[in-house]
Amino acid sequence: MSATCNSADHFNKLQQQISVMRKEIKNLRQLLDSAVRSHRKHMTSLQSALTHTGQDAAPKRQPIPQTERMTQNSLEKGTIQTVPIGYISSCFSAKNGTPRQPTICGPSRATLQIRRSVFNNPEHSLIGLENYSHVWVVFLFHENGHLSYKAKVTPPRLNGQKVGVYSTRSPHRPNALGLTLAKLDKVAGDTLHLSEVDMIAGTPVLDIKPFIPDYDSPLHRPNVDSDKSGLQPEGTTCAECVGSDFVAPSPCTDNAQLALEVEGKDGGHGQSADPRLLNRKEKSNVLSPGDASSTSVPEALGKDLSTVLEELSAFISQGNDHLNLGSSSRESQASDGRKAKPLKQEEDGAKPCYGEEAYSTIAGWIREPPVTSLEVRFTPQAERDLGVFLGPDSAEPPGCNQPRFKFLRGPKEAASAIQGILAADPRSVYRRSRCVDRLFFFTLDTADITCWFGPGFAEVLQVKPLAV
Ligand SMILES: C[S@@+](CC[C@H](N)C(=O)[O-])C[C@H]1O[C@@H](n2cnc3c(N)ncnc32)[C@H](O)[C@@H]1O
Repeated sequence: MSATCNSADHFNKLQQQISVMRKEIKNLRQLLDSAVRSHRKHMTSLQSALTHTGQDAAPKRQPIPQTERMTQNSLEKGTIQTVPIGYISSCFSAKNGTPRQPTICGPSRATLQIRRSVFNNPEHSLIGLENYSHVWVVFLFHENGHLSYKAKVTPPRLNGQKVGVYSTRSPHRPNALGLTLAKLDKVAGDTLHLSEVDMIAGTPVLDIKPFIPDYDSPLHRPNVDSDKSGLQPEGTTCAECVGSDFVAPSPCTDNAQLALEVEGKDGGHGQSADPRLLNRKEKSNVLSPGDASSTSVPEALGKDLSTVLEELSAFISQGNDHLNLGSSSRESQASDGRKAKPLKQEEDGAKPCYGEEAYSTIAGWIREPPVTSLEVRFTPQAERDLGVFLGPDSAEPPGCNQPRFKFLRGPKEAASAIQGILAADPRSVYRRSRCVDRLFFFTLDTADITCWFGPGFAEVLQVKPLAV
């Protein structure tokens, strides 16, 4: 009996000692990691200072202080010292058990207070954010434990199979950066109240950006791959443009064409090509539950409605490690083998949600900005200039005199790109409202473009090959 007690005591003591040693090892690891980190930072700034001494790339009006110059050079080289804007307080204190992706556990809540050391008035930095329902949180996997990373990883849900780290959401990556789409429940002064998070308490946050489906979701992008969109291939003309050598960007633009397809009726060439309007059309068609069956969007996408809804739902609830395995594997995401459900039900059951728009909101000015888009014109000279550019795969021998694009497929794609850039008015507010000089220059691929702005329009005057 007493021998049993003694060995039980001994066992307990040993266990206690092991747990103390484990804690010590953990502390030592953290110390080592932070020493390695600060050594790396130190080396990086030293290196950058050495490499760049006397090599300021950008012309500067005033001499820039040494420290600022070092920062600027580091930025140009892509090596910056990060400054957390705040640290996550969350309901998860350890990595174990923390959801692998935010969608797994809705009530996973967190707060983030913007630090006063970053802004004098941190609450000012959050003004306007309350209009958004979701935010991107860019953070550091500060508890990775070790700084090693490998080109191939084994995501838990792939059960031992290896894939490239960049095809996964693995925390173990060269720059240990995490990206989470969190629900923004409330902004209170300098603090964000979040839910649907997968970050542990103490996580350093580097940045916050509003989630804007119009920019962030491919479902909202009008410019789909031209091969799949049924658009005119480069070098061909649409019926309205026949007779002109130059394929003018408007009214045969990608956006306008797609808008017609999405609407499923002939809207005429006077229809707006504004992607914002297109987005509204998509929204009312795809995402309104009542109208869903009558929409022509599935037709425009070449898919049936249930596939569209399913893909929409799968996109929203991107699974662990977000492996792009295609729709068939997305179906298998549910652990019980059922297909992913297209509808998401809010917790209180009162608000069934049909896709991201139903539960994501954005500031009104994103879709209805106080600045109107511009009409874009090309002078005959500019049309001629652009018309001589060749695409990268042109049959003309590389040595020929004609200028050649490196990225754009040819004059039509370039015209469409120029149209998009200028219609959105690329000028700064200062330039738009104060500058007398209305000429505007920019480069696109291998072309140097000169244009000017008048009331409600932008006109391309000249397109020349970029001087090399
Ligand atoms: C697979 S990662 C995905 C994170 C993010 N959604 C992304 O895609 O970049 C989520 C896991 O990272 C771990 N994690 C969360 N916060 C962390 C932190 N600060 N340091 C290290 N690991 C963390 C947790 O174990 C969590 O399950």
